[in-house]
Amino acid sequence: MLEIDIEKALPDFRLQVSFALETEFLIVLGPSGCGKTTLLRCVAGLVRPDVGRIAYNGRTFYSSTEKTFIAPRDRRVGYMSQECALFPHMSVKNNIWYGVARPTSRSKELYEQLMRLLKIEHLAQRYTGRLSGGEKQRVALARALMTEPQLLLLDEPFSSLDSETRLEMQAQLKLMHSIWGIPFIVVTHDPYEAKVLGEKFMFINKGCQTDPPPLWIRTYLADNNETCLLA
Ligand SMILES: Nc1ncnc2c1ncn2[C@@H]1O[C@H](COP(=O)(O)OP(=O)(O)OP(=O)(O)O)[C@@H](O)[C@H]1O
Repeated sequence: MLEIDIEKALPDFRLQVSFALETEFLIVLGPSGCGKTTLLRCVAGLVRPDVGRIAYNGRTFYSSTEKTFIAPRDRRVGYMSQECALFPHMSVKNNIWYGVARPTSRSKELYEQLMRLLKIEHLAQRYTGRLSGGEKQRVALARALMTEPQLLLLDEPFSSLDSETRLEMQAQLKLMHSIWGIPFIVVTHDPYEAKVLGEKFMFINKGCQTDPPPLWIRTYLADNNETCLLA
C-alpha cells in the first residue's frame, strides 16, 4: 500500500495531500498549476516535501519526523514525465535498457514482452530523436516498466497524441496495469481519459484535495462508485 501525507510550500500556495492507495489505477485531476506534477515528483523522490511521510508497503520513502529520504533510484518507482525525457542520441533498445544495472534472463524476457505488448519491436535500433510522439511515449512507457517498478507514475502521458493513437495507448496502459498488478498514478487533463482508465480519482485545486470534488467531475464520473473519489 502507498501511504502519502505531505505538505510542500510552492510559490503561490501550499501542496497538502493525504491518501492511501493499494494497487488501483488512480487518476489525478486539477487545473493547470495546481500541484499535480509536484505531487508525482515528491513520490518519485525528485522533490522533497517540507513535512510529512511517504511510505510504500511499509517502507518509508520520506519522513520529516524520522529524517528519512530514500533516493529516487532506490525507490523502485517508475516515472514518466510529460516530456518523456528519452536520450535522443541513443537507440530505442538502449533507452529501454538504460535503468537496468545487470541484464538477466528475466530482464531479457521482460524486454521482449514489452516490445511485443507496446508494438515497438520494429523500432529497436532507431534513434529516439527520430520517433513520432506516440512512438516516443511507448518507448518511455517501456523504459519505465523495464526497471520493474513497484509503482508507476505517469504525467499527462498521452497529451500530445492524436485521438486514435491516444485511444490505443489508453487501452495498452490499461492492459499493462492489469498485467503488472502495481498501483498506477496518472495525471491527466482529459475527463474522458480519466473515466476510461481510472478506478480512483483525486481532484486537486491550489494544492489541496477538494472535498467534495467539483460537480462536473462527480457528474462525469457518475457511473463510478462515489467512494472511489479520494478527497
Ligand atoms: N521547481 C519549482 N520551483 C518553483 N516553483 C515551482 C517549481 N515547480 C513547480 N512550481 C510551481 O508550483 C505550482 C505547481 O506546479 P505543478 O507543475 O506541480 O502544477 P501542475 O498541476 O502539474 O500543472 P500543469 O497541469 O500545468 O502541468 C506552479 O505554480 C508552479 O509554477
